Amino acid sequence: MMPSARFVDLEGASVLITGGGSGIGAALTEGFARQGAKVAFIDIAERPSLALADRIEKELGRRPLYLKADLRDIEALRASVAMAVEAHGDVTVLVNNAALDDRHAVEDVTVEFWDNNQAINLRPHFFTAQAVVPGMKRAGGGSIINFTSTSFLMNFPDMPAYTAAKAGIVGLTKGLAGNLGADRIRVNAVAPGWVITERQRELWVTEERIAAHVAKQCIKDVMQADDLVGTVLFLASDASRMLTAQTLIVDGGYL
Ligand SMILES: NC(=O)c1ccc[n+]([C@@H]2O[C@H](COP(=O)([O-])OP(=O)(O)OC[C@H]3O[C@@H](n4cnc5c(N)ncnc54)[C@H](O)[C@@H]3O)[C@@H](O)[C@H]2O)c1
Repeated sequence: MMPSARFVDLEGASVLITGGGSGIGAALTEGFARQGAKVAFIDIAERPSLALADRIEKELGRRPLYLKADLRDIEALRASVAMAVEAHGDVTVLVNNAALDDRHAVEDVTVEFWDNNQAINLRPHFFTAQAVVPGMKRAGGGSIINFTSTSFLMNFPDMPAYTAAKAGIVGLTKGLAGNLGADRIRVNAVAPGWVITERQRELWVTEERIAAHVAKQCIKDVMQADDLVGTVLFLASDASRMLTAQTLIVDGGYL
């Protein structure tokens, strides 16, 4: 369910979301659009991204700007940021959401696999931030929100490259927050628990697994992509003006 809260300062804000075409990113694209923000999103997957932009335009009368790019390509990433700025003005809210949670056995990981994994799960987070910072400085501040995961805290066995990147995101968040705070640029991370997106349902979900997981949450609801939206809107808004360098865990209170 989309949050009912209204953050008036987000109306008209220039927002950029990576991986905004499906899963949690799609809920964020819609959530910011519902606040009246000017939303641009980068995604490699054209079909779901265009379908999302069509649906939002039909429902809200405002079309989010879809920018097709592969975040592993830093020049393409920079060009996308420039297009978002040209269309909507300096980006004042950046959400680094895209990731790839492919499972992998330790013995199967090659150097190429490792580098490719980090090139999606960690490297773009720095370079999108680097690309938006001059505009945030011009605008007098901004908010950068990085998606990490509770998985790296939980000894997850089957995706060490992913969990290494997710731990790295927390370090990156702190480092950037320290560096950019004097310019009123806030940098925070959001760590979801298990969120049942289309991809999760397709690849990893079974009824037994969900039931076992939800049994360990304080709140006994299956988490959906929409459940991340309110936290991200709050971090984007001036409602969280002095909140920076933190990681907010959104996992229903998983034990
Ligand atoms: N779903 C969960 O249970 C869960 C749990 C913890 C953390 N997270 C984190 O939340 C964020 C969103 O997760 P999700 O489950 O919605 O992911 P998802 O896989 O469903 O969606 C990721 C989006 O990123 C895009 N993308 C992937 N690689 C890309 C690339 N190279 N260039 C451009 N776009 C690319 C995909 O096309 C997709 O639209 C991620 O950072 C993930 O690590 C998710």
